[in-house]
Formats: sequence, C-alpha cells, structure tokens
Amino acid sequence: MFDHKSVNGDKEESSDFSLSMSKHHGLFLPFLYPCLSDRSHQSSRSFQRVADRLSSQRRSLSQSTRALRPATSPLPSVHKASPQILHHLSPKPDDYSRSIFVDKCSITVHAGTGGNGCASFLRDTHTPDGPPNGGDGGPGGNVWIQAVKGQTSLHKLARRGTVKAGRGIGGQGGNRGGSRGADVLIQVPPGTVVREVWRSDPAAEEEEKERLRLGAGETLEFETLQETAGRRAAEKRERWVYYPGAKAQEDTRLTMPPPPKLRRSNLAMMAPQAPVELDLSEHMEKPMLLVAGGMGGLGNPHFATRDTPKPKFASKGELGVRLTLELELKLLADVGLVGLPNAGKSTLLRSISNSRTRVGDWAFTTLSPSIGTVILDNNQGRPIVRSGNEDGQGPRTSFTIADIPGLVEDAHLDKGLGLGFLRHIERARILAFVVDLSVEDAVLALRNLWKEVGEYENLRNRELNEDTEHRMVEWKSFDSGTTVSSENDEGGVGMIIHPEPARALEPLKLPPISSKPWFVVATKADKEDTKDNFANLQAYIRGVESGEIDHPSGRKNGWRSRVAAMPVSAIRSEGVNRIPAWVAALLDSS
Ligand SMILES: Nc1nc2c(ncn2[C@@H]2O[C@H](COP(=O)(O)OP(=O)(O)OP(=O)(O)O)[C@@H](O)[C@H]2O)c(=O)[nH]1
Ligand SMILES: [Mg+2]
Repeated sequence: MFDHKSVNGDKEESSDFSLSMSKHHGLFLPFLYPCLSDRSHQSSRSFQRVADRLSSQRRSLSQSTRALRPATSPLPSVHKASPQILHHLSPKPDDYSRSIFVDKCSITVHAGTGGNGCASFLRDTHTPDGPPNGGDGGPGGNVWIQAVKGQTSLHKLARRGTVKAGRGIGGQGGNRGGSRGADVLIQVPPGTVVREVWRSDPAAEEEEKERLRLGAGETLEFETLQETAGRRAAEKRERWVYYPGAKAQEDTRLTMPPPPKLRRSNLAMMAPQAPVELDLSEHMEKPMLLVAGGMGGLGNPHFATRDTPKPKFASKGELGVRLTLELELKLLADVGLVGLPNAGKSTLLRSISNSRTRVGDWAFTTLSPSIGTVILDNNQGRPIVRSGNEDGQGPRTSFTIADIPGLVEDAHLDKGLGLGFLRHIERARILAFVVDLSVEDAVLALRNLWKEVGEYENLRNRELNEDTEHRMVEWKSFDSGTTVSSENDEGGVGMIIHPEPARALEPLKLPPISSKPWFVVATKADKEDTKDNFANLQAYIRGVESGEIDHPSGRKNGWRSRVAAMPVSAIRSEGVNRIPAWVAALLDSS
C-alpha cells in the first residue's frame, strides 16, 4: 500500500492509497479496542502486515520477555512493576541521555589571512649580493558550508562561536611561495537559514574609503599634515614586512612605494554576494563556498624598480573577510509531538525512535526539544516501509521526530515554558497531537491544543506586521548604500562608518501552522475506561475530515484531508508501529 507508485504515480493507485487512508477509522482499532473495530475493511490487511513486521522487529530488538496478550482479553490497569511494561519505555529517573538542542545561534566566521611575502636576496659563494628572490605568501584558508543529512541541531556551532580558517604560510627565499591556509567546513542540518548580520571586508572597505577620499575631496582637505604622516606610518607598519637585515631606523626612512591595492582571489567570485542569505533546505552533496581567504603578500621581487633594484621589503598578507552570521533552523524535524505536560510524548518518542529522552510522571519532564530518528529499515538494507520520491533522492530510510515540551493553557502569553516552545511547533513538517485518554475529554484536549497554537500564530502575525511597519519608518531615516551617514547638527559632512554596523534581521517567514498535515495519537489506551473517550475522539476526527465539523484551529482552509486518531499504549509499545507507516505516507504526499 505504501509503495512508490501508490504515492507518486498513476491515478488509480493513488486513489487506492487515499481510500485506504480514509478507512483508517477501522484500521487502528483492533489492536486495543477490538469491539470498536470495523472488520469489513479488506484494504487494512497490507497496512496491518507492515505494522506487524515493524512490531516483531522492534520486539526482538528490545529483547522483551513480554508475552503477547490475546487481542480480545480485557486490558488491566498499568502498575509500575508490571513485567509487561518495557523497561526502556518506563525508565528509572536517571536513565536518559542528555540532549542538547539549539535551533538558533550566531557565529563569527573568519576567512584565513594571507601569508606574508618574503624579502630575501640570492646569496651563494659566487653571488655575495644577488638579486631579490623572496616568494609570495600563500592565500588564507576558505570557509565552506554544507547542509548534511543526519544533523539535527546547531549546538556544536553555537558552542564554537567563532570559526576561523587557517592562515596562509609566508613566502620563503629562493622564490618559494607559501602554501594555502587550511580550509574549514561548517556543517549544518538541512533546513538551516543563514543570514549575514555584520561583515568586515578589508578590500571592499579600502575601495570605499579610496572612492570617498578621491571623489569628495573634502576629507583630504581636512587631513592635516600630521594626520597624513600618521596615516603613512600606519601603512608602513600594517602593509609591509622588512628584510631582516634592514635596521629599524632605516625602515622608517625607507622611501616606500604606495602599498599594493588589496586584491581578491578568483575563488571569491564563487562566494555568495553580500549580504549573505542562504536557505539550505536540502542535503548538499558538495559544500558551498561561504567566504574566500585573503590573498597572500607579494615577495620583494615585485617591488624592484630601476631606482630601487633591491627592495628590502615585501607586502604583508591581506586580512580575511570576517562575517557574523545568524543561523536558524527553519525545519526542526519531520514530525513535531504537541501535547499537554505529562501526556506521554517522551514515552511515545522512545517507543518508536532511537531517542532516550527523559520520561517522568510529572509535568515538564522535558524542558527543551529533543529529536529522535525513526529508521524505516529492517536492518538488512531493505526499507520496511517503502517511501520517498523515486525521481528525487531515492527511497526514504528514516525521518525525525521532535519531542516538544508540554504546552499549557495560555502558553501563547509566555506561560509554562512559553513562546520559545510554540516557535518549535511551526518548524515541524507534520504535527502529531498527543492526547492522554485517561485524563480528560480527548476532544477538548485536542481543541485546546489547537487553540493555543492558533493564538500563538495570530500573535506572531501581529508582531510581524508591526515589525515591518517599524522597519519601514526606520529605513526612511537612513541613506541607502554601504555607508551609513548621519547629518550632524550643522547639517555638515556625513559620518562614514567602516565596517557597516550590524543589520537587524527580520523574523523568518514560515507557512501557517493550520496548513500543516496533522494527526492525533491517543496515548495511555491501556488504562481502564478510555474506550468511550477514544470513540468520541474518533467521531470528532471523522467529522473534521468530512468537513461537517470546523477545523480545530477555526481556520477555513486548515488541513483536513487524511486526518486520523490512533489509539496507542506507548509504554507497552502497542499500536505505535502504525505511526511510522502513516508518517511516511504523509511525508510522501505533502
Ligand atoms: N499507562 C500508560 N502510561 C504512560 C503511557 N505513556 C506514558 N505514560 C506515563 O506517563 C508519564 C508521563 O510520560 P512522559 O513521556 O514523560 O510525558 P511527556 O508528555 O513527555 O511529559 P512532559 O515532558 O512533562 O511534557 C510517565 O509516567 C509515563 O510512564 C502509556 O501509554 N500508558
Ligand atoms: Mg517529555
């Protein structure tokens, strides 16, 4: 049923797919609630087969000694010590792995500085005072960026803070050029948006200064003789290296040519134009150049003239470009688990993925999102759930699930763990609403969750509009261009700031939450007296799907095709194997 053709291919098969999807009302029940099942659906068989295979595979992996209960037997209430509860799903308080998750960070990137040129002269037995033969310095290292599958968080980069490429090696005597500095590669998860906040580009800044100095003329007039002397002395220090034999005093008296213009390497043409704005939504086979290293300095033969045939100086390597970038995950995971505190989200995540997130019988056990990966493979190189685009990147072998900390009422007013966590919800491709069947009316719980999500979305849109208006006003007060000029009191000369001050970035634009595919996971179905609650929930979902009942977000064009409610007992790992197959099919069709 979930093969490639049925998802991507011809009409007939896809209609079979949607038919079988729409018959889910009978599909998910026999496992936990046999009396509610509708046995007439023949199309559920293959689905059941896939789920059973996943189930047997997982059972053998967890080495559970649990005996399967006959499907028709009544389900007893759960006790902590019950041998039927899988120990990794009801772990001891300290049995969890810490997950460090960062979805937004800012880093400073330094392209490598070029190596210095060399000032040396040929010396051998027959040539005591030979011609200049200093080699050029090597260029500085480049910084590359690549989105790679399998990465889920930016925490490593956030901790690193600054990424520096290697410095070019200086030239040597005998016309030997220095080697290139070491490149660095920044790896980010697919779905990362990279935006430039600040840039210092010595070559561009010098060009700009030169243009203003020559073009406007005023600046030169204002420069006193003392200032000019100061500038030249600074240039001597910053732009030149001297032959070791040249005496310190001689340095200052040397008549130096004007320093060579700062150059850009050919590679720099490949780097994205300033300001950098990249949306790395897909896995990249090859890295992409972010910023090229500075050019190496020139050796002393470059400065030999008729008047100075043996220059005792060479130029220094050029400083590399420095950037401050803001990295933000636009896509957190394929599925986001949304539910009240203590609903059982972490247990569910542990039962279907490799995650070892913390589980506890109290609210707010999970304090920051953690991501689990669900492998759709039978560990023998064959996908157990066939999914993925044939013409795209081949079959899908896994997907990711984010355990988002519990939502409470008025979370959109920053209550509970607040807005930060609502922000994560809009970064999941599919939403899985987790409701606890044993606590309260599941329909009410679902509607409250949607209400919070909807309120947050309204709030965010309002903020976004206000922000845009604010920006428009601010924009008018500045001159456009690379320099920022502000009129002084007398309405005189503009002030030129190099490098440009940091930019304020707009919030990312993301698709509306109500348009995301969603489904409901009704957990703790093993507890007593949950049957009616589930039946109500299922009737509600059926109504939403058929359009008789409004979308729970209250939006007219909210996503309502193929909505489902699945009863599961995460703690016993019962009913959960339907989730991977369902998600894979949703991912394929969205
Ligand atoms: N009987 C039963 N208990 C469950 C089930 N799933 C989870 N629990 C229990 O419910 C409690 C809360 O589970 P968690 O997975 O920590 O809940 P959570 O939604 O992650 O909670 P927060 O992290 O606080 O938002 C734990 O004591 C679990 O053992 C289930 O399917 N059946
Ligand atoms: Mg949790």
